[in-house]
Amino acid sequence: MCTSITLQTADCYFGRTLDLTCSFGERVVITPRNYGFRFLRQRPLDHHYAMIGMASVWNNYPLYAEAVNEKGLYMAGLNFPGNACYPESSQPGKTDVSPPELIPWILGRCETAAQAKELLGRVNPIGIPIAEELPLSPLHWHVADADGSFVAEPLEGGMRIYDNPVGVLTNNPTFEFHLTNLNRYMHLTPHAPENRFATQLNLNQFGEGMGGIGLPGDSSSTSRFVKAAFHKLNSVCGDGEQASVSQFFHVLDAVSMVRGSVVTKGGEQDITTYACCINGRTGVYYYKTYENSQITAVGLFREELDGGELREFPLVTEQRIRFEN
Ligand SMILES: C[C@H](CCC(=O)NCCS(=O)(=O)O)[C@H]1CC[C@H]2[C@@H]3[C@H](O)C[C@@H]4C[C@H](O)CC[C@]4(C)[C@H]3C[C@H](O)[C@]12C
Repeated sequence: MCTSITLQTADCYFGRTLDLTCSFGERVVITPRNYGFRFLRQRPLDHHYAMIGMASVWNNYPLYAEAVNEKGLYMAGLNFPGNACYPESSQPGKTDVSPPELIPWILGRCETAAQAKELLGRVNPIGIPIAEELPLSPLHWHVADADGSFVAEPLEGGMRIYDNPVGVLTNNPTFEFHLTNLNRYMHLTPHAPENRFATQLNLNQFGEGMGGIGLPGDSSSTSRFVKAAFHKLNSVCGDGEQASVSQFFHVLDAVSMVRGSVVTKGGEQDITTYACCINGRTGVYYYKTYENSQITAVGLFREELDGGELREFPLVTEQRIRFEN
């Protein structure tokens, strides 16, 4: 399971939790402007916007789970099993891009979410893996910049694009379901609830937080969507970068998975392997891992971006505890 959110404070922040039973060889990867991207069906992209994100590197190719480019455009792939539909053949008037190529293909050439929306609307997410040993993952995508976000879902019948007024994406079912489902929770409030149960009864709040009773607490995709939306949309944040980054991780912590609380059919433990927060303006990628709750950061603009070689930062996974005596 995964949850992707945006959060606007003085700057705009993007990020996600990545929930999985194991690592996918992820590390923070910076792709500089002159790294040559190759695509199955499209012309090479030798010069493009630089990007930073979490990826596994296969044959010197960055397979991004999510990334932000130097213009502050964000894109994340989230599991969408059973719904993601990747046609095996070309579609008239559409551009064939294999799903693992989509993040570089979009972030390499688009400056804004509006441009990305236009391009993604014309993509045929062709169901051909970029290599035999890399089976396709069923995904849908959350794309955002400082002006807003949208969701791209590869459904039967083609790529569907939805504006995302909530700024949250999780997993199944479709985005339209999650939006409709929010109507069920419109009575929730961060404030003290009033007695609307029965006027004949003298009902009173006996503790803080009771306006939110009914907010789902489980780790299912539909529940995480509601919980992340409630926390994000009612979020109050102090001034400055540190306050924003802390607040962002607090929202993600509310939908993080604790080892043992979700066991897959195969008997494996699903956990939040990492959570990240990216400042779209400064290109700083902050992350925590399941084992290491201290925030680690990598800055896009701290690297030479006119080169052609990937820059990889293996994750810092060791817990760092600061003793005070
Ligand atoms: C498993 C990840 C999504 C996590 C998620 O959404 N879990 C939800 C589970 S559930 O629905 O609620 O059950 C996805 C997100 C991005 C994916 C990766 C990226 O697509 C990049 C490559 C693509 C290759 O085809 C496969 C490896 C891979 C490196 C992918 C591995 C894996 O499928 C990732 C890491």
